[in-house]
Amino acid sequence: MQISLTKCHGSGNDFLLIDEISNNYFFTEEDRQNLSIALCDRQSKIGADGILFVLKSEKCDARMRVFNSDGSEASMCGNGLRCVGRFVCELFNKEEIVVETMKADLAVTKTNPIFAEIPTFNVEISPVLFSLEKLPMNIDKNILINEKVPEISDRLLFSAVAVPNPHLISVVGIEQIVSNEQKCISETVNGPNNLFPDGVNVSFVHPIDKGSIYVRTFERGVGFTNACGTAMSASSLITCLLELNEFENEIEVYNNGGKVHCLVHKEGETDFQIELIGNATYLYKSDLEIDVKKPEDFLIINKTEYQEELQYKELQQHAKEMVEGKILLSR
Ligand SMILES: N[C@@H](CCC[C@H](N)C(=O)O)C(=O)O
Repeated sequence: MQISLTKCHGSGNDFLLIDEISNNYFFTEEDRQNLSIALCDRQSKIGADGILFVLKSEKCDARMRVFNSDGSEASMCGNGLRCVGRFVCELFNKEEIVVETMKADLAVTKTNPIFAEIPTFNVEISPVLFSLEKLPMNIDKNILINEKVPEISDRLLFSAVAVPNPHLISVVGIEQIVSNEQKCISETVNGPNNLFPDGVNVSFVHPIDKGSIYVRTFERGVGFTNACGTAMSASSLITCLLELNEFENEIEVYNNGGKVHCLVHKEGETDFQIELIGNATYLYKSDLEIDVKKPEDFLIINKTEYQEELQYKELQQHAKEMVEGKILLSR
């Protein structure tokens, strides 16, 4: 069969977007899983952090399903939702839409460019859940906010939150950012283990100054990525709870792929909602000849590049200089 895809990224977190609104592909669950493993493989001619399947929805403008590069399905993807949001807005000629995801219907709005003329979208990150039972995280506590978890580190403090995919967050110094600690912890909690039976996205957060943080994430089902949208949203929330940042004030979140803005709203004592604002950049579109039962043997029939990456690289350079400058000053 032939499959058309759009390679896109949000903060360098890259995806293959497959449009099942305009095309009838009729994938089985096994096909989706196998396509994700084969096409996201960085050794193949494509490679990506995940696949975004865009489907018709009965109640919203569209439905998004996100599969990690290891073939597992995630309940949410913040950077991916901006890309899907752009795609659906352009498909239906709208500036505001609602996208059905696994656990919530989320608003997406086209907004002012984050830098130069870069297509920028604001996505709702919700619900925000602290219950460890639901995450799931198996320790003898109901919630975890800035506490030690001796099973994984005797020094670091961790917070756990689902938005609604699961995140484990530690606010750290620059020594931890450059050390091997995050990789070791992430591999432990994403391998066979009792603490996180479904795995967890692990972020190390370094406060730069009030209103700006740096976040690096090891993603469940992928490994280290340039950025993880839900992780940056969850990390912004945790820094507000720890009074390192402020609710209702936009936070600049730097990452290895660029930067986004997050705005955390406190709607009740334990009730929060987050806005994630950042780029949705198209790299190329392509048609593939593929046998879904043997997807690793796919052939690229054609490939048309978009001319958006050059401008994105300028944002990336600006973000890199800001982070390096600020971190050097703080040392
Ligand atoms: N990169 C995404 C999150 C993708 C899913 C995650 N790896 C999981 O398994 O929960 C984002 O931008 O939020």
